[in-house]
Amino acid sequence: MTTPSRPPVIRIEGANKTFALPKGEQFHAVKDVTLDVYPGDIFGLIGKSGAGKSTLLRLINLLERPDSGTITVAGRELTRLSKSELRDARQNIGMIFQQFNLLQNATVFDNVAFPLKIHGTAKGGQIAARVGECLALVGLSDKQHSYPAQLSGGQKQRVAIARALASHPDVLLCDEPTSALDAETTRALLGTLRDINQRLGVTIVFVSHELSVLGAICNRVAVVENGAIAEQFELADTATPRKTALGRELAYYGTAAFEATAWKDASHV
Ligand SMILES: Nc1ncnc2c1ncn2[C@@H]1O[C@H](COP(=O)(O)OP(=O)(O)OP(=O)(O)O)[C@@H](O)[C@H]1O
Repeated sequence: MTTPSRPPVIRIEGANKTFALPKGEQFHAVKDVTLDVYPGDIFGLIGKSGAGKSTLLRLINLLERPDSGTITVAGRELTRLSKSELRDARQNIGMIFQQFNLLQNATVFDNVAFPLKIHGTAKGGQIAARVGECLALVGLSDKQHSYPAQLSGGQKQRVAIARALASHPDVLLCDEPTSALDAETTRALLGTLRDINQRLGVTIVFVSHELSVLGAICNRVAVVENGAIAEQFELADTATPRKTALGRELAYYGTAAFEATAWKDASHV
């Protein structure tokens, strides 16, 4: 739940991002965005295609560096850090993507171990133990010797989640992680993410254009329009009038009627 009396775990302040287009023109993709995400939130970013959701998400771990403004995660202002300090700070921010982005020629075990080996602080035994924990968390303990090509889409995304969690991050960024999955697999994956949020306290920022996906998992949502935040609200606050069409459409998912049925048959890991 959002706890505004506590400091935010993610603070975006006055962020702008412009892309250079081929003919020398500029495209202003993120416009003066200020946003706080609190510890334990599952925070949704929703908006039409091209609204700027992914760019805004990628600002949080500086995959895209803002032209102006600051990004602070867990008290560290990322926009001030040196390259090596940023590499270190990114250990605290996991990320998963629509297309899974797994190493195809590596086993499930090696995919999950990869960030730990790259960072170089953990020893072989520690790495094996952590990979085992993370695969257990996502229900894939029996797949550690498989290769990505031998897995279903849902299983590949679970490997990506395990890899993202390997370094004990406080924050998990999710960029349309269910868009390539069918409805049943989506539901199970959302159950896993919800479980990770509740059991480990990992704060999640989730980009999607699907109302049903964000409605099922988020406690707080921001609507992105033309690179700016058009409104943000607690999903369960259905009393305060919404300003945007997407905000109004999301209202059903905050109702007790939806909450009563949403997770009834979900097969969580
Ligand atoms: N590297 C880039 N160079 C130029 N323009 C870009 C670049 N990345 C994104 N854009 C533009 O910025 C805008 C926002 O893109 P972004 O991917 O953030 O939108 P989105 O809301 O996530 O859309 P979608 O739901 O379709 O993924 C789009 O118009 C896109 O074309």
